[in-house]
Amino acid sequence: MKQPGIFISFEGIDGAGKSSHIEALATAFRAQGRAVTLTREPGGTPLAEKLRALVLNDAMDPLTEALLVFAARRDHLQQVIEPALARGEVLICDRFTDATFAYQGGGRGFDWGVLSNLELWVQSVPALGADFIRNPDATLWFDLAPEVAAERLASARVPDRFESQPAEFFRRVAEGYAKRAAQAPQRFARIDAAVDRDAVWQQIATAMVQRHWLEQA
Ligand SMILES: Nc1ncnc2c1ncn2[C@@H]1O[C@H](COP(=O)(O)OP(=O)(O)OP(=O)(O)O)[C@@H](O)[C@H]1O
Ligand SMILES: Cc1cn([C@H]2C[C@H](O)[C@@H](COP(=O)(O)O)O2)c(=O)[nH]c1=O
Repeated sequence: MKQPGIFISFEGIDGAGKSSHIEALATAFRAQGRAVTLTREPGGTPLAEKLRALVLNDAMDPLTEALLVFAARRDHLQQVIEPALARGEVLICDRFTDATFAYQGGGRGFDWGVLSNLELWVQSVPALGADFIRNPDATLWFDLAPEVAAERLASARVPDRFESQPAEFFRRVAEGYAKRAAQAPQRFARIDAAVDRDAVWQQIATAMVQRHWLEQA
């Protein structure tokens, strides 16, 4: 019998260490016989990847930025996310709507209520019920002090439009994540990202085992 799909998102400020663990989580699910789709936001479809390039590189006002990430999300949901979940796969997404609340809402100071309305418009799936709004089943929130994340990134790569923001911006982004986590405590698993990679992985594995999605930590 087909298993239900599972939607897992990874979140956190730039440089918190998400990317280092996404592939490992996919490998753990595949080892237990699950088909896995790995994807990211903004992006994940040809159209959404074009919008990603604009959002990461071109100057724009916060409303334009919010509309572009939600436009990319709509295409991503329709082309990739809903079909993968309907096939019963594990869908692992590097960022989703919590990033919009954290970066555009927290970081840029854009109106939280407008973002909430866009979330309802863009993520509704009428085929699954009149009130059904797609969101992850679990969100692994990598929580790390902005100064530590900046130190890690400094030696890693050339910064994009977000990564080059000052620590104060990332403090607001982190507050945005904390606010979203407080609004959906069952969905969020807070990962202490300040510890070494093995200890971070143990926290991820524990969160998956607690939800009965993986058999062992
Ligand atoms: N637990 C850790 N301890 C020390 N350094 C780490 C740890 N995890 C990742 N790093 C390093 O920190 C840097 C940023 O990690 P990574 O690219 O995984 O972060 P990220 O959250 O995916 O960032 P972004 O969202 O900007 O893509 C990399 O150089 C990585 O090797
Ligand atoms: C989904 C989403 C992302 N962002 C920002 C956050 C990051 O700085 C970049 C994506 O880069 P990454 O290396 O792939 O993490 O985009 C955003 O501002 N709003 C969003 O909704």
